[in-house]
Amino acid sequence: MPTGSTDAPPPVLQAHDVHKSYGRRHVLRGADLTVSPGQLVAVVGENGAGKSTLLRALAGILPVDRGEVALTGTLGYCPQDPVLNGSLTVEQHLHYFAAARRLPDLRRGHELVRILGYEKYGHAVVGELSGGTRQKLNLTLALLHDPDVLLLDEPYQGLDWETYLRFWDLVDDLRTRGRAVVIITHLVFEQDRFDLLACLTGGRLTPRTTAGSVHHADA
Ligand SMILES: Nc1ncnc2c1ncn2[C@@H]1O[C@H](COP(=O)(O)OP(=O)(O)OP(=O)(O)O)[C@@H](O)[C@H]1O
Repeated sequence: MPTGSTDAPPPVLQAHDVHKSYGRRHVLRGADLTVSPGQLVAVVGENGAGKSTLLRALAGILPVDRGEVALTGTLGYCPQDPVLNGSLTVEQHLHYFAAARRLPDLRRGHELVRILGYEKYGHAVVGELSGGTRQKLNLTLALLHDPDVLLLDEPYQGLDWETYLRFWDLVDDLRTRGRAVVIITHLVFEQDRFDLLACLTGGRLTPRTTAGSVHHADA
C-alpha cells in the first residue's frame, strides 16, 4: 500500500499479501499494509471482517498461512480482551512487565497511570477492578516500553469520556515523537483524527486518506 511521498521515511511495519484461514473460513485474502514512523492508521471494517485477526498477525502472535509481516523496532500490542492476572495488583503488573521489558524503573508506567487517571487503584487487585480500569491497565502495559509501533484493538471500550480524550492526547504525543499507531476502531466520528483509514473488506485492505491526513501534513 503506497504511502504517497517518495521522500517518506522507511516504513516501520509492512505486511504483504497476508492470508489467514480458520478451517475453511478464509479471513485474510492478501492484505497489504505499510505504516511509516509517526503515522496514525485506523483499521475499519464490519464485524467479523477480520480486523482482530489482522492485528494478531501484525503482532506476530498468529502465524499466517501466506505472506510476510516485517517490523522494524519495538512493538506494543493491546488486545481487545485484557490479558491480566486477576490476583495481582496494578503496581505488581507494572513491576513485572517493566522487569520483562528490562526497563530501569517504573517512571513511564506511573506517568501513564497518571495520564489515564487511575492512580488511586495502584494497590487494588486487578480482579476487583471495573472493566474500564482494567482496560486502562491493558493500555498502560502496551505503552510501557514506549514502542516504535503500537497496535491497539478497540482500545477505548469501557473508557469514560475524560479518559478517552486523554487517550487521544497520549496518541498525539506518540505521533509527534515518531511512533506509529494502528488502531481498530468502529467510531465513524473520529476518523479524521487518522492519517490513513485502512478498510478491511473481502480479506484485503483498501487505503483511504482522511481530512486529518491533509491537516497533519499542513501542521
Ligand atoms: N480462533 C478462531 N477460530 C475460528 N474462527 C475464528 C477465530 N478467530 C476469529 N474467527 C473468525 O474469523 C472471522 C474474523 O474474526 P475477527 O475477530 O478477526 O473479526 P473482527 O473484524 O475483528 O470482528 P469484530 O468487529 O466483531 O471485532 C470471524 O468470522 C470469526 O468468527
